[in-house]
Amino acid sequence: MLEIQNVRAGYGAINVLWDLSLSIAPGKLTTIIGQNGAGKTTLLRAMMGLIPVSQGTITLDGKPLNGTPTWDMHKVSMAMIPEGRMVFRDMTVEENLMMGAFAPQHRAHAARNLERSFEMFPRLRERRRQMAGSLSGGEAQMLAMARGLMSDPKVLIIDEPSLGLAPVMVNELFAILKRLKDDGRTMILVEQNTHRAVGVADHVYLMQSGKVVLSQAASEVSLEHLHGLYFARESGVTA
Ligand SMILES: Nc1ncnc2c1ncn2[C@@H]1O[C@H](COP(=O)(O)OP(=O)(O)OP(=O)(O)O)[C@@H](O)[C@H]1O
Repeated sequence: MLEIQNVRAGYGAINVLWDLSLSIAPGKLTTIIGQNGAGKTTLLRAMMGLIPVSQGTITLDGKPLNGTPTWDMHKVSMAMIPEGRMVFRDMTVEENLMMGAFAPQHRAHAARNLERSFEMFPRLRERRRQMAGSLSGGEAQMLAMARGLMSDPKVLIIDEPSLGLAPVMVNELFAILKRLKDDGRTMILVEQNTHRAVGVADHVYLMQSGKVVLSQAASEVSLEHLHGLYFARESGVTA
């Protein structure tokens, strides 16, 4: 569905991704894990057109995405929930959600998608008139997720959603990811919480120094082997 082939990308003169290839299957949850600085967020930025790709191709259903500006990604049905649960603090929960359906083609379904969000995240319904800036960290993450779903994207990209959440909220978050996966949503999940990410995923990629060093079905992943690779600092180590 989403194919990344031989991609190089980075920031100006600094290259971060080195000839990176990976494949995202439709209706599956693919997790990308790796240590701090491995290039996970950079990869997501390249997918979303936030940074240019200097080599290689990114295609969605066979059509090239390279050069598609970030503000047009909703037209190809890609949405990203960035790290840091960015919400509009001075807007209510409901207004934040409606911002997720700003594009004309999504407005028609906004009421239905709002109701679906409230059904999936009941806590947001209770707090629909509350200012987003006064939500707890966990609630703000739920709001960021729900807003990402308001456009009903074909591909949902989620960057480190469990970061800084209390264990009970992490459980809730992974239950929601599981539910979205069971509904057939195509998702790309970047996570530091390896154990939980592998537990919910269909496919696992491990990145190191801007390269993929392991690509495996989640059901076949040995956590011991994964952790061995995860903590190997040598860039020459591969699965
Ligand atoms: N805006 C930027 N300008 C220059 N270098 C950057 C920029 N953003 C990230 N980098 C560098 O790119 C490399 C990869 O960073 P990236 O954020 O993609 O890693 P990551 O795997 O997502 O790490 P983390 O898990 O800590 O978020 C790092 O060396 C980082 O310092």
